[in-house]
Amino acid sequence: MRKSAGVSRIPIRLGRSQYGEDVGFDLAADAAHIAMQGKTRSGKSQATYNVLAQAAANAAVRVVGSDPTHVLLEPFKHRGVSEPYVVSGLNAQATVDMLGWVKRESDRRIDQMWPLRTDKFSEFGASFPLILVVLEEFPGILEGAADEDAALGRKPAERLAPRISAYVRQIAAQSAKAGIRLLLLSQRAEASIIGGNARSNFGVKMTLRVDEPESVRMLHPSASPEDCALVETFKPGTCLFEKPGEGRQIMRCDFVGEYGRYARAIESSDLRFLATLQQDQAQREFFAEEFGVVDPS
Ligand SMILES: Nc1ncnc2c1ncn2[C@@H]1O[C@H](COP(=O)(O)OP(=O)(O)OP(=O)(O)O)[C@@H](O)[C@H]1O
Repeated sequence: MRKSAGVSRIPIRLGRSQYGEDVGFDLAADAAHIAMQGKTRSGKSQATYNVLAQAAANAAVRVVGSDPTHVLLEPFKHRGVSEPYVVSGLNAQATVDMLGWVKRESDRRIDQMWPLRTDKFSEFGASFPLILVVLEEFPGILEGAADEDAALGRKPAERLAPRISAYVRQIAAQSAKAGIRLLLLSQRAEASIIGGNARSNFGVKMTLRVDEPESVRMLHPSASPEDCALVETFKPGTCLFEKPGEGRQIMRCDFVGEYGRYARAIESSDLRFLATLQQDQAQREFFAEEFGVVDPS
């Protein structure tokens, strides 16, 4: 496996703490999956646009995922370098295919760890990108798949909802060291969505306003009753935030503006991608192989 001289830091700025300090995390260095919860109008879209616009602008990050809303990931389908593993709308089979590809890529990378005498990948570039797997409204993805399984009378072995859950559990447990990160979004975290073991693999945790103390404790097990009561009163954009090695804090997410701005940011970040493609033959081959749109010669 070829590895480009890549970046080992992919900082994502989220906003400011209640003490005015910059708050964010590092997609590469923190090596953590990300869970974000928040009910409607809590500011979850703004927070997500912010994360994805920064990720998209970095040629060392490849964004894939499943988006039943047709909104969040739509710009990734319409960029110059279109991403085939972005699933738009409720499409259980396409979601299984996307997660299956992520799992195979993870396995392929893990197989390379011993030959390279490494226990994790921490440097990324266009020819060896960090893969960010976005699961928008993950409970809705699972429910949609379960409804389809029931409507089509699928036998247990053929059901897609359990396969989606299993892939997400496996990727959560195994793939961070392979340079793969999950960004799991939901209105509220529930035990039925991600079980306890898988949940412990999510190191970056963001809770915007939710009304149920159980949901707060689901992501922040040590939250006090006072913390939970406070979360219920959060204004849009205010968030309980945790990341590896740092305690819980209250922060205010950056406001990035209306959807059109976000969509244009993703589209124009293609210029960065295309510029990188000009620079490196290995990158050209990677994109030719993956997307079939660039002449590898
Ligand atoms: N960080 C922020 N700072 C200030 N205001 C914010 C912030 N985030 C969101 N808002 C305000 O809250 C409104 C709702 O935000 P947003 O659309 O992100 O919420 P949401 O949780 O995704 O809601 P929905 O599920 O309805 O889309 C925004 O239009 C804006 O007015």
